[in-house]
Amino acid sequence: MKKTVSTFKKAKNNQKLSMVTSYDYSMTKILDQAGIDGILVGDSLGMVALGYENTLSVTIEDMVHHTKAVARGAKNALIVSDMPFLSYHINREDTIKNAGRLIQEGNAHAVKVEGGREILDKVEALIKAQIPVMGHLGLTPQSINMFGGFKVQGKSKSQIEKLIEDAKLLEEIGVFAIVLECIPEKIAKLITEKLSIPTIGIGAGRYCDGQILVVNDMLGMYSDFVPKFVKQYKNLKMDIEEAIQNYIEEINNGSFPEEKHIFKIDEKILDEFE
Ligand SMILES: Nc1nc(=O)c2c([nH]1)NC[C@@H]1CN(c3ccc(C(=O)N[C@@H](CCC(=O)O)C(=O)O)cc3)CN21
Ligand SMILES: CC(C)C(=O)C(=O)O
Ligand SMILES: [Mg+2]
Repeated sequence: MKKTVSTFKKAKNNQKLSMVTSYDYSMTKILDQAGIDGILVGDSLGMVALGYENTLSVTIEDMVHHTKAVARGAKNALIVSDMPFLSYHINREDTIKNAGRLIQEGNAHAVKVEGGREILDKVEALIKAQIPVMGHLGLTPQSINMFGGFKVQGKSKSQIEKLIEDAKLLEEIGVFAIVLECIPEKIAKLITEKLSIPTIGIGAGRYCDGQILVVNDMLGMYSDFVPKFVKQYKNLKMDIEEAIQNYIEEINNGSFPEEKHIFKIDEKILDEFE
């Protein structure tokens, strides 16, 4: 069944929402056919697909390019595209233009932005332009230089107060869901109970309305770091290594390619060349 922003809103208190990230067409097709509710074209693609140290180098061009590829692979999943660093901070006009590209060229259904009160007027502008917005609070990786690293958020009284206030503000302005990243489980539970829109957790515990993981993390294909909240459902790194080593060996010992992998030519035509 086709998933929409309304499907997400209706899921609150009814069913859990499943999301993963994706950055390309082939992976997206697999995720979509497996029945995932939502796919995020995360700016984590900067780290996972492009090899940067953090997400700050990702551009709107990168996001449009990868969003197009992902959208071509999905029939049913809701496609959400991350707005990259500084693409929604300067003014409302640029914010709408940038998000508009993710929707119009990239074919995303919605965009995601990091932050609360600081960006509230930009979120409002997007929603007025009929672009559905997903919020993102807690460990917002685009703020890495303010946080001093990828650190768990929402541990102090003032941080918790700001989280709750931001979540409420985002809900009031009209976002359809909020990602809660790397905060204590009990704080995520508190926020989830205070909201009538769904929360999607990553490192935010068991009481969120849904979960999201970086697909390469859960499949064991990314090993620069493995955060505590990741569950590896497969170790594809090992499987891929093994497959590639077999391939190399078979090329070297002549057992690949075999008869069934080759194309034939009519012997009469061949005779003219011999
Ligand atoms: N591959 C990948 N997976 C992610 O989940 C992810 C990205 N990339 N890139 C963007 C952000 C960065 N994220 C991160 C990165 C590192 C930690 C991490 O190492 N956290 C420590 C906790 C540190 C503390 O105690 O404060 C951990 O042990 O999990 C967490 C989230 C989540 N996002
Ligand atoms: C980890 C998720 C929530 C994200 O923002 C990303 O993948 O960029
Ligand atoms: Mg992101």
